[in-house]
Amino acid sequence: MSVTPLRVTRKRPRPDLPAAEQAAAALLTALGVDLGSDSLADTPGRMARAYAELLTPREFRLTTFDNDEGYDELVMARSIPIRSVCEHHLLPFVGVAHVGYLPGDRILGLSKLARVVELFANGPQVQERLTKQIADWLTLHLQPTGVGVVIEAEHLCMTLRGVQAVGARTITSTLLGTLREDPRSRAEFFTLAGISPRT
Ligand SMILES: Nc1nc2c(ncn2[C@@H]2O[C@H](COP(=O)(O)OP(=O)(O)OP(=O)(O)O)[C@@H](O)[C@H]2O)c(=O)[nH]1
Ligand SMILES: [Zn+2]
Repeated sequence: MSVTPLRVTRKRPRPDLPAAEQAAAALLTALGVDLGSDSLADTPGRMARAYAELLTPREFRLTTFDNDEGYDELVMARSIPIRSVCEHHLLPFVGVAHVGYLPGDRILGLSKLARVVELFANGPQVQERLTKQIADWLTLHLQPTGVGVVIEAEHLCMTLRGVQAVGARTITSTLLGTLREDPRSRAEFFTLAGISPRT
């Protein structure tokens, strides 16, 4: 049975680019940056557009299919590139997400796993919330029997500045349903994610 795909988006006011550009110019000037040179003249506009891109969720069509064959093993997308900005410093955190689910009646178009990651990554975030939002969203829209999300990321606010813990990576995970409750499924998920199983 085919179902009309749902348009997936997250409500957020449209960026006001002229206002953002003005604010960026004021910020840079206040920080002592001279915007007089040719190559810096357009920097406030570039900053405004760059942040608008990083902070604005990109909508997509939620395409699912009947699970005709009753496939009930893990579907796993590993090493989905992820980039977001930490809501404390507005500096990027970058890494990979591993997202898996145990299908119920429907399976998800594979690219949508990466699109969901991007949907929640675009905006001011903390890694813990991002991890949980992806898992909760998949549970709500797909009604699988289990969901697992692992994110491994480098936070530039922690490696470039401040404590400068170069090379430190933060790992967060959310497991729901069978993947949380059944030790065998849980271990399989972490193995497929490339992480040593936990007890
Ligand atoms: N839990 C969590 N903390 C984060 C995340 N991203 C950034 N942070 C932390 O947010 C905290 C903000 O702490 P503050 O003490 O207010 O900021 P700060 O003075 O710039 O702190 P330092 O980074 O230690 O110099 C820092 O410890 C960051 O490492 C995240 O995704 N999750
Ligand atoms: Zn930060």
